[in-house]
Amino acid sequence: MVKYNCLNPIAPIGLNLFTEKYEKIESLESADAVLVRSASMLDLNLPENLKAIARAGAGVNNIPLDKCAEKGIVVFNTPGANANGVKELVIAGLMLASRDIVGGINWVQSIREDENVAKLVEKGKSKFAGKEILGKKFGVIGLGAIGVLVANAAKRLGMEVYGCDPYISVEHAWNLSRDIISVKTKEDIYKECDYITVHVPLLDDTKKMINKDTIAMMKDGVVILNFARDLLVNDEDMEEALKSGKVAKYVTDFPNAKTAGMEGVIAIPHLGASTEESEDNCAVMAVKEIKDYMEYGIIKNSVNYPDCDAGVCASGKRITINHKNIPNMLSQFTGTVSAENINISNLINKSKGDYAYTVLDIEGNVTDTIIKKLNDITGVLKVRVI
Ligand SMILES: NC(=O)c1ccc[n+]([C@@H]2O[C@H](COP(=O)([O-])OP(=O)(O)OC[C@H]3O[C@@H](n4cnc5c(N)ncnc54)[C@H](O)[C@@H]3O)[C@@H](O)[C@H]2O)c1
Ligand SMILES: O=C(O)[C@H](O)COP(=O)(O)O
Repeated sequence: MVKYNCLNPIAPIGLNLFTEKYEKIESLESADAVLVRSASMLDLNLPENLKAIARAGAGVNNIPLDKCAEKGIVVFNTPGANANGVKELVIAGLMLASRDIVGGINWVQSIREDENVAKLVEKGKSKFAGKEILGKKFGVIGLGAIGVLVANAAKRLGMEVYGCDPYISVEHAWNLSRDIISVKTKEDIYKECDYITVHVPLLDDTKKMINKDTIAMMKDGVVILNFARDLLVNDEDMEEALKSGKVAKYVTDFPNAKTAGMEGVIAIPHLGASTEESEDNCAVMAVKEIKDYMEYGIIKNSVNYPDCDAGVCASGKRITINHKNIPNMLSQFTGTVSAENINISNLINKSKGDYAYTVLDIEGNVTDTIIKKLNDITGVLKVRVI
């Protein structure tokens, strides 16, 4: 029986894919697998038994990736599964920043009991007027699953769209409209655009990328949209820029103690992926990833181990080994199995950074001796028999 624990609610359409071989448990302690959305796992004790974590979503900054890799725990995410949900909200954010729609709606509520409400509306509406986005320059930083959809949608709305992503994947480049102006550096976007949106992961080199220096390069009255992570922006610098009018509006899907009540901020309660469709897509992809890994040792969409697909095991006995990416591992694995006079019918080894993964299909019984010897090899992090 494979035990799984959900640290956040996961859509039933995904969980229903688990067969009778899987059991949902309420605690992490004895879990083989974990499904999570944004709950922080950074300070959790990870049980020895834990083999896989699937993030039903994109961002994995709530998961200790290195600590997991070091314990042989494979972490998956669900690339692109919620991208359309985010794209639609970014477009809404663009509109909310262009006229004071939120302020206007709140004002109508404040005068709704007045029998002259219709007249008052016509008299007072100019306070909430704004600009149109047609023909404005729109910069997209990060052209991944979300950035590409956002850039293409903004283009279709009549904006002049600039995109920047030094690491763009071939797949995303194919999906990007040819009408998007590709720029080499973020500085080009900062200097050129009326609206700037960021769609990069939170990493050491993206943290606080929007700060007083980068804001200083921007046009007066720029609008900044952040549907990626709050820590991409230096909040103190943003507050100053909003006060001075340098930044006209900051739209964020990640309000925090500093920005939630800040003047000039349009704060949305992290709704980017909160649509039925995105939640379903993420849940289905996450559960399939867990099942493929638990049942066949297949790794797809991992963020800390290499992707590896050895297909279905024809010989009936499969050993999977999560290990350090260091010399001489394969010869020790094959030597250990051959010493028991067992034939290896299939072998795959893949690596990603400091970590690697090996699948051995063998023709014979997996004895306790083999497993112990494999576990004793320096650099081996987890051994499983499927
Ligand atoms: N608001 C939400 O609900 C929501 C939903 C999904 C994702 N997100 C956030 O959005 C981020 C992006 O999501 P995605 O699905 O598009 O991910 P993705 O991995 O498909 O795209 C990220 C892109 O950023 C690029 N990139 C990385 N570092 C960069 C840099 N320094 N400069 C420019 N580009 C850089 C990568 O090359 C990649 O193309 C996630 O990491 C997550 O933090 C938020
Ligand atoms: O990175 C993500 O996928 C988003 O931030 C969505 O997070 P959520 O699953 O908690 O809505």
